[in-house]
Amino acid sequence: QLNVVQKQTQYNQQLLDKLNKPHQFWETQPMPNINELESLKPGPIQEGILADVRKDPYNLISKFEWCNVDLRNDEQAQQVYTLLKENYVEDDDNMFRFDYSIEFLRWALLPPGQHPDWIVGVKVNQKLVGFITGIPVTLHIENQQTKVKMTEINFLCVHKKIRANRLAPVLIKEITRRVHIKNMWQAVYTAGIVVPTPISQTRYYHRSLNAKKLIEVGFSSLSARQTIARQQKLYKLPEEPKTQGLRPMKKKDVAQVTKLLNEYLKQFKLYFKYTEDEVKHWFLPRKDVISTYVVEKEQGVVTDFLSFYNLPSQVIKNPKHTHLRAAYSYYNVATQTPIVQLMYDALILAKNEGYDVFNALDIMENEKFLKELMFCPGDGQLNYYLYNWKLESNMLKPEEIGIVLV
Ligand SMILES: CNCCCN(C)c1ncc(F)c(N2CC(C(=O)NCc3cnc4ccccn34)C2)n1
Repeated sequence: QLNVVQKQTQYNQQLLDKLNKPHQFWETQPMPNINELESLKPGPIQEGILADVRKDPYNLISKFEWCNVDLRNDEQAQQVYTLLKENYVEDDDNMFRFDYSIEFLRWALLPPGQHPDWIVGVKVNQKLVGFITGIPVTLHIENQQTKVKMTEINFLCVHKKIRANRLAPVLIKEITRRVHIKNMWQAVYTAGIVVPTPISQTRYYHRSLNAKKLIEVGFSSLSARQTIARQQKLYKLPEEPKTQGLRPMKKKDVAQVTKLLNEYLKQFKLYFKYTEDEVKHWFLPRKDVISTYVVEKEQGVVTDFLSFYNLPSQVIKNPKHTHLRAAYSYYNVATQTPIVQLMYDALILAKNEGYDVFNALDIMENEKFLKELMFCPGDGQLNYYLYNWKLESNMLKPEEIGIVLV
C-alpha cells in the first residue's frame, strides 16, 4: 500500500517539475535559446577544454550499470533489437512502432572509424534497459570553409517500464562525455519532438505503393467519395523502371558514385563529405537494408543514382497485418536524368521490392518531385539539431539540408 502512495507521489512530483521547468535539462546544455539567437556569434557556443572532461562515467542509480554494446555479437545485437522493437519511437496515436532490424543496426552503427564506446547501453541484472549511440561524421556547416569532426547521435531509447527516472538525460550526458574525451565538441541529431532549439523543421511525405494495405493498417484513410479500387488505380505504377541503364550499384561503381555524391552535396548548407570507404559502407546494396541503383550510360559512365533504406514499422494492434513495409528516400543524385523520372523509377523499384509506402522528407531537392509523384504530407515532423554550434542563419530551410539520418 505504501509503495503505491510513494509511486503516486513520485509521479505527481514529476508532473509538477515538467509544468514548472519543461526543458530543465536542455537549459543546461550549450544550445542557443530563443533570446540568444541574436547575440551569439556563429560557431562553437562553448569552447571545449579536454582537461575539464570528467574521466569516469556518470553515476547511475543502484543496480543500473553502463555497458558498451558489441553489435557484431549476435546475443548483444539481439538485445538491442528487442529493446528498440518494444520501446522505440511510436506515432502519436501509438498505432506503429519502428522495427529496425539487426542487419540495419549493424549498417547504421558500424561505419568506418566507429568507436566501440559510442554504442552505449544501460543494464539492470544483465537486461538492456537503456541505449544511445554515436557515430563519427565530418559535417560541412553553411559557408564555413572548415569542416567539423563531430558525432551523429541516434537511437536514444529507455525501456517503457523505467521511464520518468531521468535516465535519458544521463544517457545524453554520458555519450557527450565520451565524445568530449575524444576532443570532439559538436553533435548532429534529429527528433520528431521539439526541444531547444531546432536548426531546421522538416516534414515527411508519403507515396502510397500498396493502397489497400495502407488503408487496412490505418496508415491512410478513405474519404467519403474514395474507394479502395479508386485509390489502387490512382497510385498504380508501371511494372518496370523507365530509365535506360538503371541497375543495382556494384563495387566497381564506388569511385564514380563518391565523386557524384560529394559534388552534388556542395549546394547545401549542411552536408557530409564521403570517402570511398564510406560510400562502400553506406551505399553498396544490403538485402532488406539499403538499395542503391545507378544509371550507367555508354562506356560505363555513371551519371545518376538513387537510394532508399528499409525501415519497417510494427503495426501494434491489427488483426490482419503485423508490419508496415516502408522505404525511406536516402540520397538521390540526378545529373543527366530528370529528378522526377529518377524518383518515379525509385517508386517502381520499391514497389517491386515489396514496399507498401515510400517516405521522403522535404529536404534537398525533394520538393521537385513530391507533388508531381503524388506524395502526401504526413503528420510527422523531423527536427534537425546541432549541439554546441551557433549557425549564421538561425534556421535553415529544409531544402538547405543535405544530410539524411536513419
Ligand atoms: C534519426 N531518426 C529519425 C528517423 C526516425 N524516423 C524515420 C521518424 N522519426 C519521426 C517521425 F515522425 C517519422 N515519421 C515517418 C512518418 C511516418 O511514417 N509516420 C507514421 C509512422 C509509421 N511508423 C511509425 C513509427 C514511428 C513514428 C511514426 N510512424 C513520420 N519517422
